[in-house]
Amino acid sequence: MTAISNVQKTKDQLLKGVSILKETLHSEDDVPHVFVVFGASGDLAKKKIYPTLWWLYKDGLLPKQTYFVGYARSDLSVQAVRDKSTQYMKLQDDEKDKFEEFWKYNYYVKGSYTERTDFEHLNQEINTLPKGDLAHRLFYLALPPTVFKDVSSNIRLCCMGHDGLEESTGSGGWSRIIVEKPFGHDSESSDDLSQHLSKLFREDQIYRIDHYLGKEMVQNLMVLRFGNKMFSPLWNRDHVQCVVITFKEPFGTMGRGGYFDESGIIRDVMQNHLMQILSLVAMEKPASTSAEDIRDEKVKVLKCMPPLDLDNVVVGQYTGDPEGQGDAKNGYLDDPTVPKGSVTPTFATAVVFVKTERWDGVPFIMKCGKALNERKAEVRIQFKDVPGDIFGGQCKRNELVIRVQPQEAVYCKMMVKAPGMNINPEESELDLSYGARYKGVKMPDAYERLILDVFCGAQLHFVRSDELREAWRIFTPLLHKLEKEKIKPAPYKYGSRGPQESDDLARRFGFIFSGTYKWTKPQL
Ligand SMILES: NC(=O)C1=CN([C@@H]2O[C@H](COP(=O)(O)OP(=O)(O)OC[C@H]3O[C@@H](n4cnc5c(N)ncnc54)[C@H](OP(=O)(O)O)[C@@H]3O)[C@@H](O)[C@H]2O)C=CC1
Ligand SMILES: O=C1O[C@H](COP(=O)(O)O)[C@@H](O)[C@H](O)[C@H]1O
Repeated sequence: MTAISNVQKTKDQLLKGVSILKETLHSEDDVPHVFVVFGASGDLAKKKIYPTLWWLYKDGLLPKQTYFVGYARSDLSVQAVRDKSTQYMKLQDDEKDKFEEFWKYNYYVKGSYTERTDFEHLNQEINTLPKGDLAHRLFYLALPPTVFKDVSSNIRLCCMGHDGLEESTGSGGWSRIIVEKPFGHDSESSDDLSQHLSKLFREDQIYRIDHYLGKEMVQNLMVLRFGNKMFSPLWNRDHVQCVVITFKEPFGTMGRGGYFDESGIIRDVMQNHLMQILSLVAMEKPASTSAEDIRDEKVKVLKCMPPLDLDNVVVGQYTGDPEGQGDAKNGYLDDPTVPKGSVTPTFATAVVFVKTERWDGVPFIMKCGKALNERKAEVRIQFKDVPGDIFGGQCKRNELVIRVQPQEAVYCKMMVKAPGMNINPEESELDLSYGARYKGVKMPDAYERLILDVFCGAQLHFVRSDELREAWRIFTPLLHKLEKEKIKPAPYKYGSRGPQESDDLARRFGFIFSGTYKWTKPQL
Protein backbone atom coordinates (compact mmCIF):
# COMPACT_ATOMS: atom_id res chain seq x y z
CA MET A 1 0.00 0.00 0.00
CA THR A 2 2.79 2.42 1.01
CA ALA A 3 4.77 1.55 -2.10
CA ILE A 4 1.76 2.19 -4.33
CA SER A 5 0.95 5.50 -2.66
CA ASN A 6 4.59 6.57 -2.99
CA VAL A 7 4.56 5.80 -6.69
CA GLN A 8 1.34 7.77 -7.03
CA LYS A 9 2.95 10.65 -5.14
CA THR A 10 5.92 10.64 -7.47
CA LYS A 11 3.66 10.63 -10.49
CA ASP A 12 1.67 13.52 -9.00
CA GLN A 13 4.88 15.46 -8.40
CA LEU A 14 6.00 14.86 -11.97
CA LEU A 15 2.64 15.96 -13.33
CA LYS A 16 2.75 19.05 -11.13
CA GLY A 17 6.22 19.83 -12.51
CA VAL A 18 4.99 19.40 -16.05
CA SER A 19 1.99 21.67 -15.52
CA ILE A 20 4.19 24.43 -14.02
CA LEU A 21 6.40 24.09 -17.08
CA LYS A 22 3.41 24.32 -19.39
CA GLU A 23 2.23 27.44 -17.62
CA THR A 24 5.68 29.03 -17.99
CA LEU A 25 5.80 28.30 -21.67
CA HIS A 26 2.19 28.98 -22.57
CA SER A 27 1.72 32.05 -20.42
CA GLU A 28 4.60 33.91 -22.12
CA ASP A 29 2.94 35.88 -24.89
CA ASP A 30 1.36 34.79 -28.09
CA VAL A 31 4.62 35.20 -29.97
CA PRO A 32 5.37 31.99 -31.89
CA HIS A 33 8.55 29.93 -31.49
CA VAL A 34 10.57 28.80 -34.47
CA PHE A 35 13.01 25.92 -34.01
CA VAL A 36 15.55 25.75 -36.84
CA VAL A 37 17.52 22.51 -37.29
CA PHE A 38 20.72 23.18 -39.23
CA GLY A 39 21.99 19.92 -40.66
CA ALA A 40 18.44 18.56 -40.98
CA SER A 41 19.67 15.95 -43.46
CA GLY A 42 22.17 14.48 -41.00
CA ASP A 43 22.49 11.61 -38.56
CA LEU A 44 21.99 13.58 -35.33
CA ALA A 45 18.94 15.32 -36.74
CA LYS A 46 17.18 12.13 -37.75
CA LYS A 47 18.20 10.04 -34.73
CA LYS A 48 17.86 12.59 -31.95
CA ILE A 49 16.61 16.06 -32.80
CA TYR A 50 13.45 15.33 -34.81
CA PRO A 51 12.41 12.45 -32.51
CA THR A 52 12.92 14.74 -29.49
CA LEU A 53 10.85 17.51 -31.04
CA TRP A 54 8.09 15.01 -31.74
CA TRP A 55 8.11 13.63 -28.16
CA LEU A 56 7.97 17.14 -26.70
CA TYR A 57 5.19 18.06 -29.12
CA LYS A 58 3.04 15.01 -28.44
CA ASP A 59 3.40 15.46 -24.67
CA GLY A 60 2.13 19.02 -25.06
CA LEU A 61 5.34 20.46 -23.63
CA LEU A 62 6.11 22.91 -26.41
CA PRO A 63 4.62 26.39 -26.63
CA LYS A 64 1.28 26.51 -28.46
CA GLN A 65 2.60 27.90 -31.71
CA THR A 66 5.89 26.25 -32.48
CA TYR A 67 7.17 25.79 -36.01
CA PHE A 68 10.05 23.58 -37.03
CA VAL A 69 12.30 24.50 -39.91
CA GLY A 70 14.88 22.04 -41.24
CA TYR A 71 17.81 23.54 -43.12
CA ALA A 72 20.55 21.74 -45.05
CA ARG A 73 22.39 21.72 -48.35
CA SER A 74 20.64 18.58 -49.64
CA ASP A 75 17.66 18.87 -51.92
CA LEU A 76 15.15 17.43 -49.44
CA SER A 77 11.56 18.05 -48.42
CA VAL A 78 9.62 17.74 -45.18
CA GLN A 79 8.46 14.33 -46.41
CA ALA A 80 12.06 13.21 -46.92
CA VAL A 81 13.07 14.38 -43.42
CA ARG A 82 10.02 12.59 -42.05
CA ASP A 83 10.89 9.36 -43.89
CA LYS A 84 14.42 9.40 -42.49
CA SER A 85 13.49 10.10 -38.88
CA THR A 86 10.21 8.19 -38.35
CA GLN A 87 11.96 4.91 -37.48
CA TYR A 88 13.57 6.62 -34.45
CA MET A 89 10.37 8.25 -33.17
CA LYS A 90 8.80 5.24 -31.37
CA LEU A 91 5.41 6.04 -32.81
CA GLN A 92 2.43 4.39 -31.08
CA ASP A 93 -0.69 3.26 -32.96
CA ASP A 94 -2.94 5.77 -31.21
CA GLU A 95 -0.65 8.72 -32.03
CA LYS A 96 -1.11 8.77 -35.78
CA ASP A 97 -3.35 11.86 -35.94
CA LYS A 98 -1.09 13.84 -33.66
CA PHE A 99 1.88 12.74 -35.75
CA GLU A 100 0.25 14.12 -38.92
CA GLU A 101 -0.46 17.35 -37.05
CA PHE A 102 3.20 17.60 -35.95
CA TRP A 103 4.49 17.41 -39.51
CA LYS A 104 2.07 20.18 -40.59
CA TYR A 105 4.16 22.57 -38.49
CA ASN A 106 7.34 21.51 -40.28
CA TYR A 107 9.13 23.28 -43.11
CA TYR A 108 12.31 22.60 -45.03
CA VAL A 109 14.69 25.13 -46.55
CA LYS A 110 17.59 24.15 -48.79
CA GLY A 111 20.67 26.31 -48.59
CA SER A 112 24.43 26.44 -48.20
CA TYR A 113 26.22 27.06 -44.90
CA THR A 114 28.44 29.76 -46.34
CA GLU A 115 26.33 32.09 -48.50
CA ARG A 116 24.72 35.04 -46.82
CA THR A 117 21.93 35.12 -49.42
CA ASP A 118 20.83 31.61 -48.40
CA PHE A 119 20.44 32.77 -44.80
CA GLU A 120 18.53 35.84 -45.95
CA HIS A 121 16.23 33.44 -47.74
CA LEU A 122 15.86 31.36 -44.55
CA ASN A 123 15.00 34.52 -42.66
CA GLN A 124 12.35 35.43 -45.23
CA GLU A 125 10.84 31.97 -44.85
CA ILE A 126 10.71 32.41 -41.07
CA ASN A 127 9.12 35.84 -41.51
CA THR A 128 6.36 34.40 -43.68
CA LEU A 129 5.18 32.13 -40.84
CA PRO A 130 2.29 33.63 -38.85
CA LYS A 131 3.85 36.45 -36.81
CA GLY A 132 7.20 34.96 -37.86
CA ASP A 133 8.94 38.33 -37.85
CA LEU A 134 8.29 38.60 -34.11
CA ALA A 135 9.03 34.94 -33.32
CA HIS A 136 11.31 33.58 -30.63
CA ARG A 137 14.02 31.72 -32.56
CA LEU A 138 16.00 28.65 -31.57
CA PHE A 139 18.86 27.61 -33.83
CA TYR A 140 20.19 24.07 -33.40
CA LEU A 141 23.59 23.45 -35.01
CA ALA A 142 23.48 19.70 -35.73
CA LEU A 143 26.52 20.21 -37.93
CA PRO A 144 30.18 19.27 -38.29
CA PRO A 145 32.52 21.76 -36.55
CA THR A 146 34.01 22.83 -39.88
CA VAL A 147 30.91 24.93 -40.61
CA PHE A 148 30.14 26.21 -37.05
CA LYS A 149 31.78 29.56 -37.69
CA ASP A 150 30.15 30.28 -41.06
CA VAL A 151 26.73 29.24 -39.87
CA SER A 152 26.86 31.17 -36.60
CA SER A 153 28.08 34.31 -38.41
CA ASN A 154 25.31 34.03 -40.97
CA ILE A 155 22.67 33.45 -38.29
CA ARG A 156 23.83 36.58 -36.52
CA LEU A 157 23.84 38.61 -39.74
CA CYS A 158 20.54 37.49 -41.19
CA CYS A 159 18.26 35.45 -38.94
CA MET A 160 18.07 36.85 -35.44
CA GLY A 161 14.90 38.86 -35.88
CA HIS A 162 14.42 41.44 -33.16
CA ASP A 163 17.10 39.97 -30.90
CA GLY A 164 19.65 40.79 -33.58
CA LEU A 165 18.94 44.49 -33.63
CA GLU A 166 21.48 46.77 -31.99
CA GLU A 167 18.76 48.39 -29.89
CA SER A 168 15.93 46.20 -28.62
CA THR A 169 12.52 47.36 -29.81
CA GLY A 170 10.98 45.51 -26.89
CA SER A 171 8.32 44.06 -29.16
CA GLY A 172 9.97 40.99 -30.66
CA GLY A 173 11.20 37.59 -29.61
CA TRP A 174 14.53 36.36 -28.36
CA SER A 175 17.06 34.20 -30.23
CA ARG A 176 19.09 31.31 -28.80
CA ILE A 177 21.75 29.18 -30.43
CA ILE A 178 22.37 25.55 -29.48
CA VAL A 179 25.81 24.17 -30.25
CA GLU A 180 26.70 20.47 -30.30
CA LYS A 181 30.13 19.20 -29.38
CA PRO A 182 32.94 19.08 -30.37
CA PHE A 183 33.54 22.57 -28.97
CA GLY A 184 36.98 22.75 -30.51
CA HIS A 185 39.79 20.23 -30.76
CA ASP A 186 42.13 21.57 -28.09
CA SER A 187 42.56 24.73 -25.98
CA GLU A 188 43.52 26.93 -28.89
CA SER A 189 40.74 25.92 -31.27
CA SER A 190 38.17 25.98 -28.48
CA ASP A 191 39.23 29.50 -27.42
CA ASP A 192 39.06 30.55 -31.02
CA LEU A 193 35.49 29.22 -31.35
CA SER A 194 34.48 30.75 -28.00
CA GLN A 195 35.83 34.13 -29.02
CA HIS A 196 34.07 33.89 -32.33
CA LEU A 197 30.74 33.06 -30.69
CA SER A 198 31.14 35.67 -27.98
CA LYS A 199 31.52 38.38 -30.63
CA LEU A 200 28.20 37.32 -32.13
CA PHE A 201 26.08 36.32 -29.14
CA ARG A 202 25.73 37.04 -25.45
CA GLU A 203 26.54 34.08 -23.15
CA ASP A 204 22.84 33.85 -22.22
CA GLN A 205 22.04 33.19 -25.90
CA ILE A 206 24.54 30.30 -26.23
CA TYR A 207 23.54 26.76 -25.18
CA ARG A 208 26.47 24.31 -25.44
CA ILE A 209 24.96 20.83 -25.23
CA ASP A 210 26.60 18.02 -23.33
CA HIS A 211 23.76 15.53 -23.42
CA TYR A 212 25.07 13.70 -20.32
CA LEU A 213 23.90 16.73 -18.33
CA GLY A 214 20.37 15.84 -19.39
CA LYS A 215 20.49 12.31 -17.98
CA GLU A 216 18.33 11.53 -14.96
CA MET A 217 21.11 10.16 -12.78
CA VAL A 218 23.55 12.91 -13.66
CA GLN A 219 20.97 15.50 -12.63
CA ASN A 220 20.31 13.36 -9.56
CA LEU A 221 23.88 13.85 -8.31
CA MET A 222 22.99 17.28 -6.93
CA VAL A 223 20.03 16.00 -4.94
CA LEU A 224 21.81 12.88 -3.69
CA ARG A 225 24.73 14.93 -2.47
CA PHE A 226 23.06 18.01 -1.08
CA GLY A 227 19.63 16.68 -0.12
CA ASN A 228 20.91 13.94 2.20
CA LYS A 229 22.65 14.37 5.51
CA MET A 230 24.14 10.90 5.53
CA PHE A 231 26.51 11.30 2.60
CA SER A 232 28.05 14.69 3.31
CA PRO A 233 30.31 13.66 6.26
CA LEU A 234 31.78 10.85 4.14
CA TRP A 235 32.23 12.78 0.90
CA ASN A 236 35.92 13.65 1.27
CA ARG A 237 39.54 12.49 1.40
CA ASP A 238 39.18 11.14 4.93
CA HIS A 239 36.76 8.42 3.83
CA VAL A 240 36.91 8.01 0.07
CA GLN A 241 39.69 5.81 -1.35
CA CYS A 242 38.96 6.61 -4.98
CA VAL A 243 36.20 7.60 -7.38
CA VAL A 244 35.77 5.64 -10.61
CA ILE A 245 33.72 7.20 -13.41
CA THR A 246 33.03 4.77 -16.23
CA PHE A 247 31.54 4.88 -19.71
CA LYS A 248 31.39 1.64 -21.72
CA GLU A 249 29.82 0.83 -25.06
CA PRO A 250 29.50 -2.69 -26.47
CA PHE A 251 29.92 -1.61 -30.09
CA GLY A 252 32.72 -0.17 -32.17
CA THR A 253 32.71 2.64 -34.69
CA MET A 254 30.39 0.69 -37.01
CA GLY A 255 31.72 2.05 -40.28
CA ARG A 256 31.94 5.66 -39.00
CA GLY A 257 35.56 5.31 -37.92
CA GLY A 258 36.70 8.06 -40.26
CA TYR A 259 34.68 10.58 -38.27
CA PHE A 260 35.72 9.08 -34.90
CA ASP A 261 39.38 8.97 -35.88
CA GLU A 262 39.56 12.77 -35.87
CA SER A 263 38.61 12.90 -32.22
CA GLY A 264 39.30 9.61 -30.42
CA ILE A 265 37.65 8.51 -27.20
CA ILE A 266 39.27 11.17 -24.99
CA ARG A 267 37.72 14.03 -26.95
CA ASP A 268 34.56 12.08 -27.72
CA VAL A 269 33.61 11.13 -24.17
CA MET A 270 36.18 11.82 -21.46
CA GLN A 271 36.92 15.53 -21.88
CA ASN A 272 33.22 16.35 -21.86
CA HIS A 273 30.78 13.76 -20.47
CA LEU A 274 33.08 12.26 -17.82
CA MET A 275 34.51 15.63 -16.78
CA GLN A 276 31.02 17.05 -16.34
CA ILE A 277 30.13 14.12 -14.09
CA LEU A 278 33.39 14.51 -12.19
CA SER A 279 32.78 18.17 -11.46
CA LEU A 280 29.28 17.41 -10.13
CA VAL A 281 30.71 14.70 -7.88
CA ALA A 282 33.57 16.84 -6.59
CA MET A 283 32.09 20.33 -6.30
CA GLU A 284 31.30 22.14 -3.07
CA LYS A 285 27.70 22.92 -2.16
CA PRO A 286 26.58 25.85 -4.32
CA ALA A 287 24.99 28.92 -2.73
CA SER A 288 21.72 28.08 -4.48
CA THR A 289 20.42 25.92 -7.29
CA SER A 290 20.72 28.76 -9.79
CA ALA A 291 22.57 28.00 -13.01
CA GLU A 292 25.32 30.50 -12.24
CA ASP A 293 25.93 29.35 -8.64
CA ILE A 294 26.19 25.72 -9.70
CA ARG A 295 28.38 26.40 -12.70
CA ASP A 296 30.63 28.61 -10.54
CA GLU A 297 31.24 25.62 -8.24
CA LYS A 298 31.89 23.25 -11.15
CA VAL A 299 34.47 25.64 -12.59
CA LYS A 300 36.23 25.85 -9.22
CA VAL A 301 36.74 22.07 -9.29
CA LEU A 302 38.27 22.21 -12.74
CA LYS A 303 40.52 25.10 -11.76
CA CYS A 304 41.95 22.92 -8.99
CA MET A 305 42.94 20.13 -11.36
CA PRO A 306 46.45 19.99 -12.84
CA PRO A 307 46.78 18.90 -16.49
CA LEU A 308 46.77 15.17 -17.10
CA ASP A 309 50.05 13.33 -16.87
CA LEU A 310 50.76 10.61 -19.45
CA ASP A 311 52.17 8.40 -16.65
CA ASN A 312 48.65 8.27 -15.21
CA VAL A 313 46.96 7.37 -18.47
CA VAL A 314 46.39 4.16 -20.43
CA VAL A 315 45.11 4.32 -23.99
CA GLY A 316 43.81 1.35 -25.94
CA GLN A 317 42.50 0.39 -29.37
CA TYR A 318 40.25 -2.59 -30.09
CA THR A 319 41.19 -5.48 -32.30
CA GLY A 320 38.73 -7.88 -33.92
CA ASP A 321 37.57 -11.00 -32.16
CA PRO A 322 37.72 -13.83 -34.75
CA GLU A 323 35.19 -15.76 -32.66
CA GLY A 324 32.86 -12.79 -32.23
CA GLN A 325 29.55 -12.19 -34.01
CA GLY A 326 29.16 -9.74 -36.92
CA ASP A 327 30.85 -6.40 -36.26
CA ALA A 328 32.86 -7.90 -33.39
CA LYS A 329 35.05 -9.72 -35.89
CA ASN A 330 36.44 -6.38 -37.03
CA GLY A 331 39.06 -4.41 -35.23
CA TYR A 332 39.19 -0.62 -35.36
CA LEU A 333 41.87 -0.71 -38.06
CA ASP A 334 39.74 -3.04 -40.21
CA ASP A 335 37.22 -0.23 -40.69
CA PRO A 336 37.95 1.01 -44.25
CA THR A 337 37.17 4.61 -43.21
CA VAL A 338 39.96 4.58 -40.58
CA PRO A 339 43.40 5.75 -41.81
CA LYS A 340 45.90 2.91 -42.04
CA GLY A 341 48.03 2.48 -38.93
CA SER A 342 45.94 4.98 -36.93
CA VAL A 343 46.95 5.28 -33.27
CA THR A 344 43.68 6.94 -32.24
CA PRO A 345 42.51 5.57 -28.89
CA THR A 346 39.12 3.87 -28.70
CA PHE A 347 39.67 3.29 -24.98
CA ALA A 348 41.27 5.40 -22.26
CA THR A 349 41.71 5.32 -18.51
CA ALA A 350 43.05 8.46 -16.88
CA VAL A 351 43.70 9.27 -13.24
CA VAL A 352 43.23 12.89 -12.21
CA PHE A 353 43.44 14.78 -8.94
CA VAL A 354 41.40 17.62 -7.52
CA LYS A 355 43.71 19.67 -5.35
CA THR A 356 41.19 20.98 -2.87
CA GLU A 357 41.02 20.59 0.88
CA ARG A 358 38.23 18.06 0.37
CA TRP A 359 39.86 15.89 -2.30
CA ASP A 360 43.65 16.31 -2.21
CA GLY A 361 45.25 12.91 -2.84
CA VAL A 362 42.05 11.10 -3.88
CA PRO A 363 42.41 9.56 -7.35
CA PHE A 364 39.52 10.18 -9.74
CA ILE A 365 39.78 7.34 -12.23
CA MET A 366 37.98 8.04 -15.50
CA LYS A 367 37.53 5.12 -17.84
CA CYS A 368 35.81 5.03 -21.23
CA GLY A 369 35.82 2.85 -24.28
CA LYS A 370 34.09 1.45 -27.31
CA ALA A 371 33.72 -2.20 -28.32
CA LEU A 372 33.73 -3.38 -24.70
CA ASN A 373 31.85 -6.12 -22.87
CA GLU A 374 28.75 -4.11 -21.90
CA ARG A 375 26.87 -0.82 -22.08
CA LYS A 376 27.35 1.03 -18.83
CA ALA A 377 27.87 4.49 -17.41
CA GLU A 378 28.36 4.84 -13.68
CA VAL A 379 30.02 6.64 -10.81
CA ARG A 380 31.60 4.33 -8.23
CA ILE A 381 32.78 5.78 -4.96
CA GLN A 382 35.01 3.28 -3.22
CA PHE A 383 35.45 3.95 0.49
CA LYS A 384 38.52 3.20 2.58
CA ASP A 385 38.96 -0.03 4.54
CA VAL A 386 37.40 -0.16 7.99
CA PRO A 387 40.23 0.61 10.43
CA GLY A 388 40.78 -1.73 13.39
CA ASP A 389 39.43 -4.83 11.69
CA ILE A 390 37.92 -7.42 14.06
CA PHE A 391 36.56 -9.77 11.39
CA GLY A 392 39.81 -11.34 10.24
CA GLY A 393 40.00 -9.45 6.93
CA GLN A 394 36.59 -10.60 5.73
CA CYS A 395 35.14 -7.12 5.26
CA LYS A 396 35.19 -5.67 1.77
CA ARG A 397 35.23 -1.97 1.05
CA ASN A 398 31.93 -0.13 0.89
CA GLU A 399 31.02 1.25 -2.51
CA LEU A 400 28.33 3.72 -3.45
CA VAL A 401 27.41 3.24 -7.09
CA ILE A 402 25.29 5.66 -9.08
CA ARG A 403 24.41 3.87 -12.27
CA VAL A 404 23.62 6.37 -14.99
CA GLN A 405 22.64 3.75 -17.56
CA PRO A 406 21.25 1.32 -18.40
CA GLN A 407 18.68 0.59 -15.68
CA GLU A 408 19.26 3.61 -13.49
CA ALA A 409 20.13 2.70 -9.91
CA VAL A 410 21.81 3.91 -6.76
CA TYR A 411 23.24 1.09 -4.69
CA CYS A 412 25.51 0.91 -1.73
CA LYS A 413 27.62 -2.21 -1.33
CA MET A 414 27.96 -2.99 2.33
CA MET A 415 28.70 -5.71 4.85
CA VAL A 416 25.91 -7.34 6.87
CA LYS A 417 25.78 -10.30 9.19
CA ALA A 418 25.07 -13.36 7.08
CA PRO A 419 21.55 -14.36 8.15
CA GLY A 420 21.70 -17.41 10.42
CA MET A 421 23.24 -18.66 13.63
CA ASN A 422 26.81 -17.44 13.07
CA ILE A 423 28.19 -13.91 13.19
CA ASN A 424 29.87 -13.91 9.81
CA PRO A 425 30.13 -10.75 7.71
CA GLU A 426 28.67 -11.03 4.21
CA GLU A 427 28.60 -8.65 1.25
CA SER A 428 25.17 -7.21 0.50
CA GLU A 429 23.63 -3.97 -0.69
CA LEU A 430 21.15 -1.19 -0.14
CA ASP A 431 19.53 -1.15 -3.51
CA LEU A 432 17.51 1.63 -5.10
CA SER A 433 16.69 0.34 -8.55
CA TYR A 434 14.64 2.91 -10.38
CA GLY A 435 12.80 0.32 -12.47
CA ALA A 436 11.35 -1.21 -9.30
CA ARG A 437 10.94 1.90 -7.14
CA TYR A 438 9.50 4.12 -9.88
CA LYS A 439 7.55 1.54 -11.89
CA GLY A 440 5.66 3.11 -14.76
CA VAL A 441 7.24 6.55 -14.35
CA LYS A 442 8.39 7.89 -17.70
CA MET A 443 12.05 8.84 -17.69
CA PRO A 444 12.53 11.57 -20.31
CA ASP A 445 15.38 11.25 -22.74
CA ALA A 446 18.35 13.59 -22.12
CA TYR A 447 17.69 15.58 -25.29
CA GLU A 448 14.04 16.10 -24.30
CA ARG A 449 15.03 17.76 -21.05
CA LEU A 450 17.75 19.84 -22.63
CA ILE A 451 15.79 21.11 -25.62
CA LEU A 452 12.92 22.01 -23.32
CA ASP A 453 15.41 23.88 -21.12
CA VAL A 454 16.39 25.98 -24.12
CA PHE A 455 12.75 26.90 -24.74
CA CYS A 456 12.51 27.86 -21.03
CA GLY A 457 15.81 29.77 -21.03
CA ALA A 458 17.32 27.53 -18.33
CA GLN A 459 21.11 27.26 -18.71
CA LEU A 460 21.93 25.11 -15.67
CA HIS A 461 22.45 21.94 -17.68
CA PHE A 462 24.58 23.55 -20.38
CA VAL A 463 28.32 24.10 -20.50
CA ARG A 464 29.56 27.61 -19.76
CA SER A 465 32.55 28.98 -21.67
CA ASP A 466 34.85 29.00 -18.62
CA GLU A 467 34.06 25.33 -17.86
CA LEU A 468 35.02 24.51 -21.39
CA ARG A 469 38.26 26.47 -21.20
CA GLU A 470 39.29 24.70 -18.00
CA ALA A 471 38.43 21.25 -19.33
CA TRP A 472 40.60 21.83 -22.39
CA ARG A 473 43.43 23.16 -20.22
CA ILE A 474 43.45 19.83 -18.37
CA PHE A 475 43.41 17.66 -21.52
CA THR A 476 45.29 19.59 -24.21
CA PRO A 477 48.91 18.80 -23.16
CA LEU A 478 48.11 15.08 -23.01
CA LEU A 479 46.29 15.07 -26.35
CA HIS A 480 49.14 16.93 -28.03
CA LYS A 481 51.70 14.53 -26.56
CA LEU A 482 49.75 11.46 -27.68
CA GLU A 483 49.50 12.87 -31.19
CA LYS A 484 53.01 14.29 -31.50
CA GLU A 485 54.70 11.18 -30.19
CA LYS A 486 52.21 8.85 -31.93
CA ILE A 487 51.89 6.84 -28.76
CA LYS A 488 50.73 3.37 -29.57
CA PRO A 489 47.52 2.32 -27.83
CA ALA A 490 47.43 -1.02 -26.02
CA PRO A 491 45.39 -3.55 -28.01
CA TYR A 492 42.25 -5.07 -26.47
CA LYS A 493 39.83 -7.55 -27.91
CA TYR A 494 36.37 -6.42 -29.09
CA GLY A 495 33.93 -7.43 -26.34
CA SER A 496 36.51 -7.50 -23.55
CA ARG A 497 36.79 -5.17 -20.52
CA GLY A 498 39.61 -3.24 -22.16
CA PRO A 499 43.38 -3.64 -21.87
CA GLN A 500 44.87 -5.24 -18.76
CA GLU A 501 47.01 -2.10 -18.35
CA SER A 502 43.86 -0.22 -17.35
CA ASP A 503 43.14 -2.51 -14.40
CA ASP A 504 46.81 -2.31 -13.42
CA LEU A 505 46.61 1.50 -13.41
CA ALA A 506 43.44 1.54 -11.29
CA ARG A 507 45.07 -0.88 -8.83
CA ARG A 508 48.18 1.31 -8.69
CA PHE A 509 45.95 4.14 -7.53
CA GLY A 510 44.28 2.11 -4.82
CA PHE A 511 41.12 0.73 -6.44
CA ILE A 512 40.47 -2.79 -5.19
CA PHE A 513 38.34 -5.26 -7.11
CA SER A 514 37.72 -8.25 -4.91
CA GLY A 515 35.58 -10.21 -7.39
CA THR A 516 33.54 -11.69 -4.55
CA TYR A 517 30.41 -9.52 -4.72
CA LYS A 518 27.34 -11.26 -6.12
CA TRP A 519 24.14 -9.31 -6.71
CA THR A 520 20.83 -11.12 -6.40
CA LYS A 521 18.16 -9.32 -8.35
CA PRO A 522 15.20 -8.74 -6.03
CA GLN A 523 12.05 -10.68 -6.93
CA LEU A 524 9.11 -8.33 -6.47
N1 LIG B 1 20.17 -1.97 -8.38
C1 LIG B 1 20.83 -2.68 -9.23
O1 LIG B 1 20.42 -2.77 -10.36
C2 LIG B 1 22.07 -3.37 -8.79
C3 LIG B 1 22.79 -4.06 -9.71
N2 LIG B 1 23.92 -4.70 -9.36
C4 LIG B 1 24.64 -5.41 -10.42
O2 LIG B 1 25.47 -6.40 -9.89
C5 LIG B 1 26.62 -6.55 -10.71
C6 LIG B 1 27.89 -6.50 -9.87
O3 LIG B 1 27.95 -5.27 -9.15
P1 LIG B 1 29.22 -4.31 -9.18
O4 LIG B 1 28.91 -3.15 -8.37
O5 LIG B 1 29.63 -4.03 -10.58
O6 LIG B 1 30.32 -5.13 -8.45
P2 LIG B 1 31.65 -5.89 -8.83
O7 LIG B 1 32.34 -5.95 -7.54
O8 LIG B 1 31.33 -7.14 -9.56
O9 LIG B 1 32.45 -4.95 -9.82
C7 LIG B 1 33.01 -3.79 -9.33
C8 LIG B 1 33.85 -3.10 -10.34
O10 LIG B 1 34.96 -3.88 -10.64
C9 LIG B 1 35.35 -3.77 -11.98
N3 LIG B 1 35.90 -5.07 -12.38
C10 LIG B 1 35.27 -6.15 -12.85
N4 LIG B 1 36.17 -7.12 -13.11
C11 LIG B 1 37.38 -6.64 -12.77
C12 LIG B 1 38.69 -7.13 -12.79
N5 LIG B 1 38.93 -8.37 -13.22
N6 LIG B 1 39.69 -6.35 -12.36
C13 LIG B 1 39.46 -5.11 -11.92
N7 LIG B 1 38.23 -4.56 -11.88
C14 LIG B 1 37.21 -5.32 -12.29
C15 LIG B 1 34.12 -3.44 -12.73
O11 LIG B 1 34.49 -2.43 -13.63
P3 LIG B 1 34.48 -2.56 -15.21
O12 LIG B 1 33.43 -1.61 -15.58
O13 LIG B 1 35.83 -2.14 -15.56
O14 LIG B 1 34.22 -3.91 -15.69
C16 LIG B 1 33.22 -2.84 -11.65
O15 LIG B 1 33.27 -1.43 -11.75
C17 LIG B 1 26.60 -5.44 -11.70
O16 LIG B 1 26.14 -5.94 -12.93
C18 LIG B 1 25.62 -4.48 -11.12
O17 LIG B 1 24.98 -3.74 -12.10
C19 LIG B 1 24.39 -4.63 -8.10
C20 LIG B 1 23.68 -3.96 -7.13
C21 LIG B 1 22.46 -3.30 -7.41
O1 LIG C 1 28.58 11.96 -27.20
C1 LIG C 1 28.63 10.76 -27.44
O2 LIG C 1 27.86 9.92 -26.73
C2 LIG C 1 27.47 8.67 -27.29
C3 LIG C 1 26.88 7.87 -26.13
O3 LIG C 1 25.71 8.48 -25.68
P1 LIG C 1 24.65 7.63 -24.84
O4 LIG C 1 23.65 8.64 -24.45
O5 LIG C 1 24.13 6.58 -25.77
O6 LIG C 1 25.39 7.04 -23.70
C4 LIG C 1 28.64 7.97 -27.93
O7 LIG C 1 28.21 6.80 -28.59
C5 LIG C 1 29.28 8.90 -28.95
O8 LIG C 1 30.45 8.28 -29.47
C6 LIG C 1 29.67 10.20 -28.31
O9 LIG C 1 30.04 11.14 -29.32
